[in-house]
Amino acid sequence: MIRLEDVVVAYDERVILDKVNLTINDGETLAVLGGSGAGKSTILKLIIGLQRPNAGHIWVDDVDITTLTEDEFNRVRQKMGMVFQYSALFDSMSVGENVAFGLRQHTDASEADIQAAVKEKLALVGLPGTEAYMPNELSGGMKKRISLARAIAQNPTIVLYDEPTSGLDPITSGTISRLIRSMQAHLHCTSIVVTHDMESAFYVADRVALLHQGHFVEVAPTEEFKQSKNPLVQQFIHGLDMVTEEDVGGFVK
Ligand SMILES: Nc1ncnc2c1ncn2[C@@H]1O[C@H](COP(=O)(O)OP(=O)(O)OP(=O)(O)O)[C@@H](O)[C@H]1O
Repeated sequence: MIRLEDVVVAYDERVILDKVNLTINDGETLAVLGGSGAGKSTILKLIIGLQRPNAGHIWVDDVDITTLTEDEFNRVRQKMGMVFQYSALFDSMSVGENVAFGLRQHTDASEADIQAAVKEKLALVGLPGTEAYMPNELSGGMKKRISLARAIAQNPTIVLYDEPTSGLDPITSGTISRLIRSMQAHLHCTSIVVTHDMESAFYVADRVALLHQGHFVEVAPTEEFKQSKNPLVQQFIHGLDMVTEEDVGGFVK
């Protein structure tokens, strides 16, 4: 389980997350929606320890990660895999080396075991036999899939996705969304998917959360979320400028 408790992130006077509370249950996929700059990626960075909150606590499986030293955090981080917004593959390494990277850095696995894991993960993302390709030979969708194979190389129990479908055409986006679902089935992991892609969010998520002006203004099972009467949710889903400030007032906590 992952739990954010009264988490604050601020840059100078600018408060991005204002005492945010959120629980992500074991094995569920939560989609986090929100406008540009709402703080969605910040939530992922906090959980994977690329950033520390100004205040509050973040619990990962009963460990308050805000109190850990970098060495202690490295151990918790082994449970996590992250798919970065721009894939973030190492351009000078082959696909196989990219996927093997974490296993080589953080485990004592034998070369044979590493090669077997790389092969298995590439097959899982639908790109078997691509070990020798270089990143610049791949399409955007393939890069995302390799990035996913790298994220799951160490069988994480938590997978974080930052805009997994951004920059992809609708058909490739659909492929990535289906992959996220199938990862869930194969790895039984807890997943957080930060996205602007409503269709993808509704397809992959058990629950959906909307971040607005420093708070989660709605967190609900996907079908309930779609039917929410919260005008901020409806405005976000339909993208229409049809909600007045007055309507919204009661829903901003
Ligand atoms: N190091 C930093 N210094 C100052 N401001 C920052 C820093 N990092 C992030 N921010 C600001 O924090 C806010 C939240 O950023 P974040 O990347 O979490 O937003 P987001 O919801 O993921 O946005 P997008 O959908 O556009 O990627 C943004 O306004 C951003 O400019």
